Amino acid sequence: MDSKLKVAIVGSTGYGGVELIRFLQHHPQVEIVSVISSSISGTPISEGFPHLTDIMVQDLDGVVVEEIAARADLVFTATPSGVSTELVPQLLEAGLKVVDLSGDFRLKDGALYEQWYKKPAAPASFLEQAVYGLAEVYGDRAADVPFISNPGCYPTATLLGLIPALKAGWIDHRSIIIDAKSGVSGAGRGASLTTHFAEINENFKPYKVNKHQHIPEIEQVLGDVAGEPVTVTFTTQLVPMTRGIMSTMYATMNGSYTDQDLVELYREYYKGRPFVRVRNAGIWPATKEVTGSNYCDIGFAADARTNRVTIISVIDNVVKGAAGQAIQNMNLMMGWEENLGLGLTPVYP
Ligand SMILES: NC(=O)C1=CN([C@@H]2O[C@H](COP(=O)(O)OP(=O)(O)OC[C@H]3O[C@@H](n4cnc5c(N)ncnc54)[C@H](OP(=O)(O)O)[C@@H]3O)[C@@H](O)[C@H]2O)C=CC1
Ligand SMILES: CC(=O)N[C@@H](CCC(=O)OP(=O)(O)O)C(=O)O
Repeated sequence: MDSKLKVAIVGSTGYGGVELIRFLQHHPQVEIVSVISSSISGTPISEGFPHLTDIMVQDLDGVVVEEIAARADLVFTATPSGVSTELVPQLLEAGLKVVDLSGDFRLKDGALYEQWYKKPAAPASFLEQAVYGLAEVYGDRAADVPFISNPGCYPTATLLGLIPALKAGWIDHRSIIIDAKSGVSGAGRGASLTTHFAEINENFKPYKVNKHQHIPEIEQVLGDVAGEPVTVTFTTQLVPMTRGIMSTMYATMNGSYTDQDLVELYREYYKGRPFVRVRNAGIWPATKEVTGSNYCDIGFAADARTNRVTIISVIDNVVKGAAGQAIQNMNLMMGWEENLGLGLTPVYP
């Protein structure tokens, strides 16, 4: 009898879904039993995505919860916000485990979701049930739970960069400014005026400044860590590259800390976590150094002159910001090694 976990992917034709397939095809404990699309039916996945060869299940079927439940144990929902709100409760009620990649279950307060996402929130009981899957911080809550809400891409890079210093009381939570940049794949696969070639090539565009839907997610977690409400200034910018997020964070220090102090603090905090790499003092990370991998690389510049610290954090938005972190969360849910199926070195150059 096959003891592998049977997984299905909804939203399999999006960037997050396709990246899930790429990794899961090589996961030793997983069998992909269904890749599901709302728009394409009966087409082999390799027809639309020829880079995915030898996929075990090729049929794309409609989103029918009963059929998914008959075949799978766990579902990744790589679906747009609003879609997961409706779909995830049905999957959970059918007895499936779920890792949701959308923003629909990250905020505990439904009213806050409605304010920032401009969509109806999921029922409070499901918001409550969702475990926020920032593995390096809340990983101990993931074991055996049926439902994980995967963090947003910008929050992943930003929170991993800020939490150790905030938790240690080394930075003033009232002083945090975040300057974040993303490659275009962060906007998903659908064509749009903002992301088409002539608009973004050789361009560098701010968008949703102070209005981004990831602001309440970042503030929710920082508030949890600080033990009191935190607000941040958050600027998002689109960069003409395919993958990658760089979050550059500035905060006032509560003491005279050096780069080396920060390196030691962060290495201690992330001890035993395979995907956070804290750079030696003065070696700042670049997006290309994590491309295609589940790593988050972090570097520092503590400035004694201004008493502020600059923290630089990079991830691949499609991997650590989405599919890779979702698989990391599945591993934790199942009690497996955190890095199972994810041990890839970044692609370089
Ligand atoms: N791209 C990124 O870097 C990140 C994305 N996310 C989040 O992950 C989710 C997926 O993102 P991404 O892959 O980029 O998005 P895409 O737009 O690339 O793909 C989303 C997929 O969802 C499917 N879909 C659309 N409508 C429905 C529906 N009504 N029912 C079922 N499926 C539907 C579509 O596939 P089909 O038409 O075949 O059904 C589509 O391919 C989103 O919530 C996004 O916000 C989170 C972090 C990072
Ligand atoms: C470059 C780009 O457009 N990125 C998207 C990321 C959105 C996302 O992933 O949405 P949720 O996490 O809220 O589901 C954005 O800034 O809106």
